Amino acid sequence: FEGDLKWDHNDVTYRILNYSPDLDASIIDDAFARAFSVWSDVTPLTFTRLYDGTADIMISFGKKNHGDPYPFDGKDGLLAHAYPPGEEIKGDAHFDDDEFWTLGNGPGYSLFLVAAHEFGHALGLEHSNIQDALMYPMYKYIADFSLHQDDIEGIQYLY
Ligand SMILES: O=C(O)[C@@H](Cc1c[nH]c2ccccc12)NS(=O)(=O)c1ccc(-c2ccc(I)cc2)cc1
Ligand SMILES: [Ca+2]
Ligand SMILES: [Ca+2]
Ligand SMILES: [Zn+2]
Ligand SMILES: [Zn+2]
Repeated sequence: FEGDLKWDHNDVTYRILNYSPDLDASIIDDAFARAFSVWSDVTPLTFTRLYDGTADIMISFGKKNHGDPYPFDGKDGLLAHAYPPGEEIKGDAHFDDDEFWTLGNGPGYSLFLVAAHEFGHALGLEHSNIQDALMYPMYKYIADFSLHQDDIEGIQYLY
C-alpha cells in the first residue's frame, strides 16, 4: 500500500459506492464528510462528493474477498485499508463490513476516526510512530478528536 505519491490536483473527488447496515446512510455520509474536513482544514485540498462516474477516492464497504488482493478478515483485526494516490484503485478506501461501525465509545469502531485515518493514507500519508497521532498504526477511541502536530506536518509536507 505504500507509495510516496500525492495527488497532482487539489480538488479531490470522492464517491460512496455502498453503505454498512450498522449506521443510517445520512450518518455515514456525514462521518465521511467530517473525516475529509479533518484534512481540508489544514491544506489547500478540497473534497467534492460525486454520485456517479469515477471519483478519485471510491469508498466501499466489503467483507473477506472484496475484489482486490487484500481480503478482509472478519470481525476485528484488519478494519479498513486505502491505497495511496494515483489512478484506478489507487486512492480508493475499503472498510471491513464484518466490523460493527459506530461513532460513540460503545462497542465497535468509530467510522469517523477510521475514515480520517484511511483518508490520510489515500492522500499519501504513511504511519506515524507518535501514539497520539491519527496516523499511528493502532486504533484507539478518541472522544474530542483533533489532529496531532505530526499529522499536520505530514500532510502539509505533501500539500
Ligand atoms: O493501517 C491501516 O490503514 C490498515 C491497513 C494496513 C495494514 N498494514 C499497513 C501498513 C501501512 C499502511 C496501511 C496498512 N490496517 S488496520 O489494522 O485496518 C488499521 C486501520 C485504522 C487504524 C487507525 C484508526 C484510527 C486511529 I485514531 C488510528 C489508527 C489502525 C489500523
Ligand atoms: Ca481511485
Ligand atoms: Ca476485520
Ligand atoms: Zn480492499
Ligand atoms: Zn494505517
